[in-house]
Amino acid sequence: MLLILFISISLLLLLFLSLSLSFSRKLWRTLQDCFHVYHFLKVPQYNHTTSQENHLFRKLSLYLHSLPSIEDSDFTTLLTGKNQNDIRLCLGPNQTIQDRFLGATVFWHYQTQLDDHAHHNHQFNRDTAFVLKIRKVDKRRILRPYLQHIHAVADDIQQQGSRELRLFMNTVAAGHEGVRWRSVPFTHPCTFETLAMESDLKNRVKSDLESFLRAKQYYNRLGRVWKRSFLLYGPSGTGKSSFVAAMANFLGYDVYDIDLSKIPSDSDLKLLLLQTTPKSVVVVEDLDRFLAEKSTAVSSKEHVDPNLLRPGRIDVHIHFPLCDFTAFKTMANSYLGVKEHKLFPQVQEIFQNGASLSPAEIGELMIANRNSPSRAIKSVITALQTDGDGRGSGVRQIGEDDVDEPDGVMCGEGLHTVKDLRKLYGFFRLKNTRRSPSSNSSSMPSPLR
Ligand SMILES: Nc1ncnc2c1ncn2[C@@H]1O[C@H](COP(=O)(O)OP(=O)(O)OP(=O)(O)O)[C@@H](O)[C@H]1O
Ligand SMILES: [Mg+2]
Repeated sequence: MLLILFISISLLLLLFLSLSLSFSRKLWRTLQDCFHVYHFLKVPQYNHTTSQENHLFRKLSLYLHSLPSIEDSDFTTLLTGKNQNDIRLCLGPNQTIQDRFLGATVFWHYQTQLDDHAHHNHQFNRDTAFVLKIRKVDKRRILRPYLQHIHAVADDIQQQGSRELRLFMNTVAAGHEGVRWRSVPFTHPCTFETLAMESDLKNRVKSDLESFLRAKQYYNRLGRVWKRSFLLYGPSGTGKSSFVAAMANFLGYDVYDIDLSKIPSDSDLKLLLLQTTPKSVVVVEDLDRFLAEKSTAVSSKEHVDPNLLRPGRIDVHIHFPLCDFTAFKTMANSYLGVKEHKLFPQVQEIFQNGASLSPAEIGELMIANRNSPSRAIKSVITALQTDGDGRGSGVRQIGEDDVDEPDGVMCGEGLHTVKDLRKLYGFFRLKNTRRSPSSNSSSMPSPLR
C-alpha cells in the first residue's frame, strides 16, 4: 500500500515537473515574442492577388518534410509514399517544426485548416501558409543563405524523387560523326535488399554511400573532388552488375555504362565524359576483358596492376564471391520463400566441402523450380555435386567463365570523373602497348577501406 502511494506521488511529481517545464518554456517564448525579439515571415500557398500557386510554398514543403525534426512534432500524419512500402511523415495542421542553420534556430509553423490538410491542400484557401519565426539578429545574418539552402535541397529532392532514371550507353555514330551517348529508361529493379551479400558488408556499403552523399561541402572544403570510386571484382554471375543497379537506385543517379572497346581515342573518351550529367554513376564494365582482347596477357582481377589500386585511385574495393551457405539461405528466402528446410543441413555440408556455384546459377535453378522448394533445393544440391566441385575451395580452375572480372564504378559529379577515367584509360592503353606479362598477384586492399 505504502509502495503504491509512493509510486503515485512520484508520478504526480514527475507530471507536475514536466508540465511546469513546458509551461515555463511557453512563457519564455511569449515573453520573447512580446519584446519583439522575433520576426515573422509568411509563405502562403497561393498568391493572394493572382490566386496562383506559390512555388516557394511547394519547395518549402518538400524541404520541411525532409527534416529529421519532423519526427519530434506533436502531431504528424502518416501517408504512403511513392512505393507501397514507403511511409511518409507529414506535418500536422497548426504544428511547428524546428530547424537549425548556421548556428541559428528557426521555427516553421504550418498554418492551415484541418479540412484543407485532410484534402492535401488541393483546395484554395487564402490562409494556408508556412510561417517562419526567426530572431531579428539571425534574420539579418542568415535569411538569404537559408532561403538559398532551402531552394537547393528542395531541387535535389525533386530531382531524385520524380525523375525516372536513365541508362546511357556509348555508341560510335555512323559516318564518323564521333562518339555519343544513347539512352533508355533504367528499370533494373535490383536494390540492396534483394542482393545476396554478406550483411555486414552490405550495411557498410550503404552507410558509406550515405555519408558520401552528405559530404559534398566537406570534400569542397578540403579541396577534394566530390566523387567515390569502386572496384568490383569476382567471378561471373556473382552480382557485380546487380550491385551497380542497386547503387543507382539507392542514390537516384543515372547510369553511364562505358564500353571502352567502342572508344577510338582518348579525346573521344574526354568528350563523352564531358557530356555526362552531374550526380551520376559511371560504370566501366569488364576492364580485364577489354585488356585481354587487346593484349596477349591473361588478366584477371589478381593481375590488375597495383598502381591502379594505389590509395586515391580507387576508394573502395569490393569482392563478390561465389555462393556460400549464408548467401544460399538468403536466396532461398527471397526466391523460394523458405527460411528453413530439412535439406539445408545437406546443402551446408556440401558447401563446407568446398563446392560452390555463382548466385546467378543458383538463382536460375531456384526460379525454374519455384513452385516446389524441395525440388529447387535438390536441383541445387545436384548442381553443386556435379558442376560446383572445388569451385569454392580455393583451388581455382581458371576457365573462361571463372575469370575474376573487375568492373569500375564511379559516382559523383560527372565532370570530375573525367580526369580519373582518363587516367584509368591511359593506364590501360599504356599497359596494352607494353604488352607486359601479368605479374604480381598482389593482394587486394581490404574491402571498404
Ligand atoms: N549476389 C546476388 N544476389 C542476388 N542475385 C544475384 C546475385 N548475384 C547474381 N545474382 C543474379 O544473377 C544474375 C546475374 O548477376 P550479375 O549480372 O549481377 O552478375 P555479374 O557479377 O555482373 O556477372 P558478369 O561478371 O558476368 O557480368 C542477376 O540477374 C541476379 O538476379
Ligand atoms: Mg556484369
